[in-house]
Amino acid sequence: MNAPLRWLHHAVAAPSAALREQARAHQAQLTKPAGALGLLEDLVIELAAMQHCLRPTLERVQISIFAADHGVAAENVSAFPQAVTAQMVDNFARGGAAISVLATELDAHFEVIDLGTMLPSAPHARVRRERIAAGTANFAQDAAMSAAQLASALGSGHAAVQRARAQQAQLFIGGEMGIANTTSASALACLLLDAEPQALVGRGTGLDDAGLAHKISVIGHALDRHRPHCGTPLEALARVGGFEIAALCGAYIAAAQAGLPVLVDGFICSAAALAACRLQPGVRDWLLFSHCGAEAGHARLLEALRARGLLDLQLRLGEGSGAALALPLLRLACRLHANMASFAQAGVSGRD
Ligand SMILES: Cc1cc2ncn([C@H]3O[C@H](COP(=O)(O)O)[C@@H](O)[C@H]3O)c2cc1C
Ligand SMILES: O=C(O)c1cccnc1
Repeated sequence: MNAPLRWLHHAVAAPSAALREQARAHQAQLTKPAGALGLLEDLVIELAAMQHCLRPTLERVQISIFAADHGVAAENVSAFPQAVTAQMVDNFARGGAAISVLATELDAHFEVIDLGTMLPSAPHARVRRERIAAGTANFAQDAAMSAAQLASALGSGHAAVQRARAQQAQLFIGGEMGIANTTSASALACLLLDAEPQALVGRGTGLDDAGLAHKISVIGHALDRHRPHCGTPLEALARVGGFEIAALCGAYIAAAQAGLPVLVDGFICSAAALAACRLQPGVRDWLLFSHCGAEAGHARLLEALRARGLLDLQLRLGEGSGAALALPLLRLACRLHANMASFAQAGVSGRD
């Protein structure tokens, strides 16, 4: 392992088993039948274990959006032109994108990191420029990125988590923007799961049937080329990943190392999360999953991660939007846990 990647292997501690048990015991005393708040109970108990706090809170949240272009867009695998990536970076910064609106409503700390788009986006104070290259190489022909570029992208994720810690964030949400990145995420998922593209590839921004068949064929040919060289998750990331996908992977590992809970967004973020868990299995304990979206392979990725999404809204946007939409529910779960009366306090009879 070369020096810039050594941090990837720093230890990940487990969330506190003692706090998990205390939070579970506290939940059992609240004025409701045990388990009646379903998944929300499990989530707040896990948050208590992660935050090492009996009454966890999610007031300070960082949302980091990583944007980058993909050489594989040249294969006509998206319904939209590549220029949209840089255009959307400006839209994020100006407050017009879905995630910008959600971040404002949620009072979250919001940042956009441009890791390399084809067109330089207009300078904007809210965009951090950490340009690695003008997008990845076309992985239908070559490896998407070099080892040095991979290290830079992973490092951008690590740096975003350091900023989140400096802000004393209680939760990290990563998002992505990159035309053709469902192609990259699907190829990565196929390599990590040893699956065929038919099982995992979806319509992304809205391909029709012919477009979907073409995307599957492009990914299938690329996998034939890259599979023999993808023995490790890092090789798979370098061969078919994107800068933003690698940054998300780095951010998830760094968050777990820092004991910072993560709320994972959609299909692309879940592919990055699977890569992170393959690199460091302890990362899984620090991930919460916001939703299962409409992209074909998302359910399969969640299954591989032993995860269940909180929402099922047929979302297919990315940008961190599904995680942002789930945050109010998590915040309410925390309030319920903190503020409901116990049977004893309320004078309500318990079970016979
Ligand atoms: C206007 C617009 C805004 C978006 N915001 C997120 N995505 C999403 O769509 C892209 C992935 O789909 P595909 O692989 O089919 O290109 C990513 O940029 C993802 O974040 C968008 C896509 C578009 C067109
Ligand atoms: O779930 C996602 O992350 C997703 C799905 C379609 C398009 N962009 C992102």
